[in-house]
Amino acid sequence: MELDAIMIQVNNNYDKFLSNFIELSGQLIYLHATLCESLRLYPGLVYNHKSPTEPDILPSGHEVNPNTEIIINMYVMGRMKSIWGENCNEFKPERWITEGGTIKLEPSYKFSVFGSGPRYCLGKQMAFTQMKIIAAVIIHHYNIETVQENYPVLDLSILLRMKNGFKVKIGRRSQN
Ligand code: HEM
Repeated sequence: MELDAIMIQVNNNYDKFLSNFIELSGQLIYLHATLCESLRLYPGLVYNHKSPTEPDILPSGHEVNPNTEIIINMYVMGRMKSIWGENCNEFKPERWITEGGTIKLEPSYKFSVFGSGPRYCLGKQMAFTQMKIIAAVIIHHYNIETVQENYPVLDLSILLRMKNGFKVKIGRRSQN
């Protein structure tokens, strides 16, 4: 079944689906952790830039003024040992889960893919709900296998894209 068809199926009873899903999505801890980990290594927005409104000195000692453009590179930050530890290059959703089984909340100045401060992304919760709906519907209907030889080639721009996509084999999951 095409993704469009799945979404039509979802849309047919959308209100009920959404209210059930929002209730359930708070419990989809491992999926939430997986999405955070994907965004840590592959942030949708690669970098952001900010300028101070008045002259200031950063904690690093750098002097900045309103003409200074500070580039915050989320792609690089997501792969820094000093921020994420020795295993920073490993895809490890478990790093987002506390011993008590809840999602570990990281400060936005560490996990900056949604920005930080007063212009923080207003759609973060909605983005997680949408990503969870899409992932849950696809995983429910299909088995997905990566095609091993095909590694994504990143297309460097302000938005992170893959040059040739990411090829996978898709098979219908049997519905019992
Ligand atoms: C994974 C998905 C998303 C990512 C990675 C993301 C990331 C970001 C980032 C980095 C910013 C800039 C924050 C800053 O400058 O400090 C931003 C701003 C914003 N985002 Fe998102 N976003 C996502 C999804 C969404 C969605 C689904 C919506 C709306 C439903 C949304 C609405 C906004 C708005 C309105 C702002 C501007 C906030 C302001 O300037 O005050 N975002 N987002």
